[in-house]
This record gives sequence, structure tokens and C-alpha cells, in this order.
Amino acid sequence: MQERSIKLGIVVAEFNYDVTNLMLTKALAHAKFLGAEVKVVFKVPGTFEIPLAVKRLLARDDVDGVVTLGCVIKGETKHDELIANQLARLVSDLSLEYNKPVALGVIGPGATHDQALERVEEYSTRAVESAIKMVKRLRDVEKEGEGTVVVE
Ligand SMILES: Nc1c(NC[C@H](O)[C@H](O)[C@H](O)CO)[nH]c(=O)[nH]c1=O
Ligand SMILES: CC(=O)[C@@H](O)COP(=O)(O)O
Repeated sequence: MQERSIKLGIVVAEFNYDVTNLMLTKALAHAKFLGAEVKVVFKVPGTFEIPLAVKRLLARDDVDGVVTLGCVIKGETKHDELIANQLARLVSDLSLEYNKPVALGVIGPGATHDQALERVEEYSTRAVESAIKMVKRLRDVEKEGEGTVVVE
């Protein structure tokens, strides 16, 4: 039986765009490599604006899961922690609210620019893989079978 297609949305912050644009490129390529369709890319000014965009994409019937991409670089204050910590909490809450996976592809907080560049591929591809795996496994877990059903 042919597997159902997987449709993703990507929300990417424009802040630190020299980093996040590389992340977007990697994420799009990895989604294509894994056979998923990216229906929409929503660019927001910064990581702080990601949650509202995620909420809008999760409400779409043609989006099975959302990948978030951002880069939060340490400044002189703890402003980076404020942004990153809120982001993680809010997107996790949205995932539970909409019963759809939201993958975290946000570098930081506390990152230097060099550390961010070193993590572009790891964070982008990991977030795409997580979203795709969770879409598949959330579908599989509904299947009923004889004995123990292992979802993997
Ligand atoms: N310092 C970083 C920001 N700051 C901007 C905020 O995300 C937001 O856009 C602004 O406060 C207006 O609401 N954003 C990042 O993505 N990364 C940073 O390092
Ligand atoms: C994470 C940021 O918004 C960063 O630019 C803040 O810098 P600062 O902590 O020096 O205000």
C-alpha cells in the first residue's frame, strides 16, 4: 500500500539571516531527500515571532507538521535566553494543542556566531527528520494489531 504523503510547513526567522538562510536551504534539501513536501515557508522577523506563524500553519489542513528554524546569539544581556526559552515552551504547547508535531530547529541561546555556523546542518536536518518521523509514527500509533504494537 502506498504511503501517505507528508506535508510540512517551515517557519524561519530572518534575524541572523546569514545563518538562518543556510538552515533553510539545508532543511529544504533534506525534506526533499526524505520524500516530504514543503507546502509553505513562513519567514518571520525573529525567533520571538515564530510561535504565531507556527500556530497559523498548524491550522492548515495541508500541513502535517511544522519545522522551526532560528538562530539566537548571545549578546551582553540575557535577552537571548528570554527569546529562546519562551520559543521552546510556546511551540511545544502549540504542538500539543493542534496534535501535530513541531520540530525545534533553533540554535542557541548563548551561541556565538561561529558556534551557530558550526551547527547549521545538524540543527536543520535534525528538525526535518524529527518532524517527518513524528508524522509517520503518529499515524502508525493509530493502527491496531495483534500483540504489542511497536511504533518506530
Ligand atoms: N537577538 C535575536 C533576535 N531578536 C529579535 C526578536 O526575535 C524579535 O524579532 C524582536 O524582539 C521584535 O519582536 N531574534 C533572533 O531570532 N535571534 C536573535 O539572536
Ligand atoms: C538575543 C538578542 O536579541 C541580542 O541581539 C541581544 O543583545 P543584548 O543582550 O546585547 O541586548
